[in-house]
Amino acid sequence: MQTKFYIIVNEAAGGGKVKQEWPQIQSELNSLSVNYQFQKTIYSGHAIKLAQELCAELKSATNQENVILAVGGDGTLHETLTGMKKYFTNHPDETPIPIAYLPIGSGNDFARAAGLSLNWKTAIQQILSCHSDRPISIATFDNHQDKELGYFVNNFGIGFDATIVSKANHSKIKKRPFLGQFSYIFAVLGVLTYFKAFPLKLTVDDKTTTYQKAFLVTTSNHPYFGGGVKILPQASIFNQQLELIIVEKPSFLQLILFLIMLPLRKHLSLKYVHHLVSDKFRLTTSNPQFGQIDGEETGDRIFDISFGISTYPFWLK
Ligand SMILES: Nc1ncnc2c1ncn2[C@@H]1O[C@H](COP(=O)(O)OP(=O)(O)OP(=O)(O)O)[C@@H](O)[C@H]1O
Repeated sequence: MQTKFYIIVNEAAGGGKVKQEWPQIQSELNSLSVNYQFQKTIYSGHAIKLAQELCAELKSATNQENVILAVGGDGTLHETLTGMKKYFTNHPDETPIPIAYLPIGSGNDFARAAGLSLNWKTAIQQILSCHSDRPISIATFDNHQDKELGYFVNNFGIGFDATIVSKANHSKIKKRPFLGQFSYIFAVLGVLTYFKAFPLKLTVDDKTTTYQKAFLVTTSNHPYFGGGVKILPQASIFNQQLELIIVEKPSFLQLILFLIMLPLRKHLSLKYVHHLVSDKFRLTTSNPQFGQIDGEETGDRIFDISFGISTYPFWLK
């Protein structure tokens, strides 16, 4: 069966890299005789709507394999997948359309986790050499405060990492093509100087533990974080488990030790680092904290969130 790709392009992704490279990507697709059509996002959040519209439109097309291809960064993938997941959750009798991803973002954490090349020409070859979808795990969240349900493909952070995302997103450096890739490093150094620990409750299987000095709290279903940092080395998009890391506020020496242990993948054994592997748990804060979902800020708020796991067909070898 012939495959047709319905492409959602975010030209704002990758600090302008997508806008710059999209004409070459199109030439490459044309020269490879790829069957595709594309739409560009015109505002933040637009990929959710475009994906939902495509799902509704494509349900009747049965003479070809349809794949929705997100072109951009982790945020573009997040929005496209959220639109698709919401559509098929509301239409349980329809067969989900597979999603593919061409990573051209700033952080590209999902691409690393999925083994997708960060070179777009190679990534196109990877996508085209695939002939069927495979299920990957998608993390879910249920925000009890706002009655908001959602999905994430990378991570949901509360506290330190989310404050960094907020700072990096508002930094002028992120929008610069070369310096953009260092925006997180500059943000880390800035936030470290003022960030305060906060109380956090973790509930797993009706058992609640309170951490008085929570600092970095990240839930993920794959290893990478912050643009290639392997923070949860054993996590995988191919199993049905979520992983949670809670780092309690470290002293200066503990922070140095954490940074030494991180590349050695021994950081999870430190006594101020807590690690959980589970398919569901709940996190509650008692005072407002910054949050981030797949690199997009939630703003600062009190969190009461249940996390879980779901699956979606991905166009991946
Ligand atoms: N036309 C547009 N103009 C401005 N922003 C847009 C537009 N279309 C989408 N966006 C927003 O661009 C933001 C950044 O996209 P994305 O996360 O894909 O790239 P990135 O931040 O460079 O990559 P990464 O998340 O991998 O670091 C998203 O929040 C998305 O909603």
